[in-house]
Amino acid sequence: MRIGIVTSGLGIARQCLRKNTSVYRTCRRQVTGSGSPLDLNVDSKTGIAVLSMNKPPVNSLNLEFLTELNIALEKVENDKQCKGLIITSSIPKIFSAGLDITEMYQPDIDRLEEFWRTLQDMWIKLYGMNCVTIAAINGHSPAGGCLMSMSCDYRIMAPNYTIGLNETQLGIVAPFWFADVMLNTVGFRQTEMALQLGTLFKTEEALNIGLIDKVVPQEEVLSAAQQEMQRWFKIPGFARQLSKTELRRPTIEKLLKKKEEDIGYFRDYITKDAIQKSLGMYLESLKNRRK
Ligand SMILES: CCCCC/C=C\C/C=C\C=C\CC(=O)SCCNC(=O)CCNC(=O)[C@H](O)C(C)(C)COP(=O)(O)OP(=O)(O)OC[C@H]1O[C@@H](n2cnc3c(N)ncnc32)[C@H](O)[C@@H]1OP(=O)(O)O
Repeated sequence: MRIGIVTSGLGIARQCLRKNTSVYRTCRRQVTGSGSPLDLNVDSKTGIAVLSMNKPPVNSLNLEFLTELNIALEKVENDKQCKGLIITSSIPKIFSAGLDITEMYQPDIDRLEEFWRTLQDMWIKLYGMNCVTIAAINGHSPAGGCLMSMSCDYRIMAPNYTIGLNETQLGIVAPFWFADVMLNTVGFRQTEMALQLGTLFKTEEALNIGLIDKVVPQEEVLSAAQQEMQRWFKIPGFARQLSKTELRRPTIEKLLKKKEEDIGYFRDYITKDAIQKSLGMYLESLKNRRK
């Protein structure tokens, strides 16, 4: 039941309407505007924010969407009532198709660099979030979608979907920080095989290698995430946060030290003729799949 105020643009709802019965004490605020590709609902009773991606057709991460994600993550991190964040999708059968390939194909160079910087910022924020983060993966989650999922503290996924870093299948190389996050999640052997082969794991396979943590039926993904959150909330917040920071800081610092260099590598690599050709062919194959 939503009884909060829906705000537009960047404004966060400042008020919560409360009725006097206990059932109305839950104050859910939708903190993104209508028409936004993101729906952020904060439940001030449970302290859980649900961020649902809603950018048809496939929640691909373009510059504008990444910017919105950055704003939403910042809102959650700055909201003292938020203890946990669940990331999910409103698009049936798709969590996120990863980076928007059209951003990388025949790009405008200034925009390409901005796109990459915004992706770096989004990842640095998400991987380093103080609050508990759970990915409720209710659809396919290739490449950038897998990065987002792996950057959360816990992953719950519905059956019969795929997840993985499939970059080599597009003829491109996963950036070192994507690889680092996978390494931190599933270990060296699984990462070196998965990255070279560009493996998209089926849900059960992903569970077997530890890429995800739990499988539940499609309709239970969100409620299972809410339930899982309670387990994390029982741990003293400061101790949990510090443990996370200690483990993740070296990976984040590695990118922080090389941010500009990484943007340069990405720009020079992606604009190579051979890479452009591969991306063009991959885009074409996506478009022809349904024919
Ligand atoms: C040595 C130095 C190294 C430096 C490193 C530098 C660079 C590395 C750089 C890049 C890293 C990139 C990471 C990525 O995230 S790349 C993106 C990878 N994503 C994919 O491969 C997913 C592709 N999509 C799919 O497999 C399917 O679409 C999906 C399973 C998600 C959904 O299938 P469904 O059948 O429902 O939908 P479709 O009909 O396939 O798609 C609908 C529509 O959407 C378009 N589309 C799909 N995915 C993308 C995308 N990622 N970007 C842009 N557009 C996408 C698809 O073409 C259809 O369009 P249309 O035909 O309706 O016009």
